[in-house]
This record gives sequence, structure tokens and C-alpha cells, in this order.
Amino acid sequence: MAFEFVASSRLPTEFGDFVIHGFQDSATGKEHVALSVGTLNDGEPVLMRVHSECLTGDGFGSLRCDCGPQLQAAMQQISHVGRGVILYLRQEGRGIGLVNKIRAYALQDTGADTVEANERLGFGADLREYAMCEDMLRHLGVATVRLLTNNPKKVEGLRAVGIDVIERVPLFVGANPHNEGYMLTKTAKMGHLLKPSQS
Ligand SMILES: Nc1nc2c(ncn2[C@@H]2O[C@H](COP(=O)(O)OP(=O)(O)OP(=O)(O)O)[C@@H](O)[C@H]2O)c(=O)[nH]1
Ligand SMILES: [Zn+2]
Repeated sequence: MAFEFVASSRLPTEFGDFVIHGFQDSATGKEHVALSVGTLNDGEPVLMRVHSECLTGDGFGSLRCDCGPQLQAAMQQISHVGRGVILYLRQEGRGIGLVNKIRAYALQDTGADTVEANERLGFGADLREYAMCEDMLRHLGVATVRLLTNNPKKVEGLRAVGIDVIERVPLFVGANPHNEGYMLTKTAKMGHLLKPSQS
């Protein structure tokens, strides 16, 4: 089978107690994980975050983007509610990979915005795909979701692979002096909704 569940275990974190579920995609060689809290297979809508890997933001605390605070806020909210799931997808750099993201950052250091940098490297602005999410949610028994995101295209992408997104729930974490321009580009060129008035 191309995509399979491998194992689950307890994962206590500083944001609360999760269960981590490991999946392998033999077609791509990627390993994806889900972090869940509570009972998900009861047919009720599930609060969900689909988070794309960002080693620099999630792991190193980079201020160039908003990924780290978004992941932490999602973990806090889901833990607080006591029910929900985070799908952590290994699609670093919107799918171009870690080293290519660093190449894109180098271009941004000399004036390109996040979209132009990808294009100069010969990539589209966003190469992510979401088909694996359907497999992961089926395994977890999730029927419908309320999606924590500021990106309407992510809602469309998930619906396109058969996931029943019944609501988009904004995930605002604010900006800092290092990511202000990046956040403006996401709004202007990528359709992100980054103000409460836009939601
Ligand atoms: N290529 C590239 N990828 C980036 C850059 N900054 C962040 N990323 C990646 O972008 C992904 C996160 O996407 P975002 O556009 O921040 O947000 P989103 O997931 O589309 O939307 P939200 O659900 O609102 O977070 C992660 O995989 C990051 O590694 C960049 O300048 N260039
Ligand atoms: Zn990031």
C-alpha cells in the first residue's frame, strides 16, 4: 500500500497531552504525523490544523515567518478544547524542500518577495498537495472538520481531495518586524486573510 499508518504513542508536550500517529508514504518516501487529542471518530466536527513543515520556524524559532507561533497556538487551542487534530505534513518550504527554501531566503535577502523568489528558482509559489490528509483522517475516523487557517486556498485544496471542511477558523498570531513584508506578500499575492475584518 502506498500510504500506511505505522504506529501511535502518547506525546505529552508543554501545550498538553497529545497522541502522535505516524504514517509512511512509500510513493514519496515522506513520513507524516498527526497529533490528536480526545475522541475523533464520533461523527462530530473536529477542530483541525493542517501544518506544513517549517524547520526554521517550528524548530529554530525563526522570525522570518509565522509558522512557529501558529503551530503553538493550534496546539494550545486544541488542547484547551480537549478534542482535535494537527496534521503535520513534511512539505517543507511549501513543497520545494529545506535547502531550496534557504535559496529562496537568500533571494529575499536581496529584495525578492516570497513568491518572486520561488519563481526565480523555477518553482511555482506553492507546490503542496493534500491527498495524504484524506488517508490520515480516514484512519483517525474524522468525518468533518473546522480548519484552523488563514489561507482560503488550503480550504479549497482539502475540499478537492474529498475532505469535508465545514468552517474556516482564522489563526491570527500577529506579525513582527522581520516578517511584516512576508505577511503582506501572502495577503497581496497568495490570498491569505490576515486581519479579523477579512475573515
Ligand atoms: N518557499 C518558501 N516557503 C516558505 C517561505 N516562508 C515559509 N515557507 C513555508 O511555507 C509553509 C507554510 O505556509 P504559509 O504560506 O506560511 O501558510 P499556509 O500553511 O499556506 O496557511 P496557514 O494555514 O494560514 O498557515 C511552510 O512549509 C514553510 O516552510 C518562503 O519564503 N519561501
Ligand atoms: Zn515558516
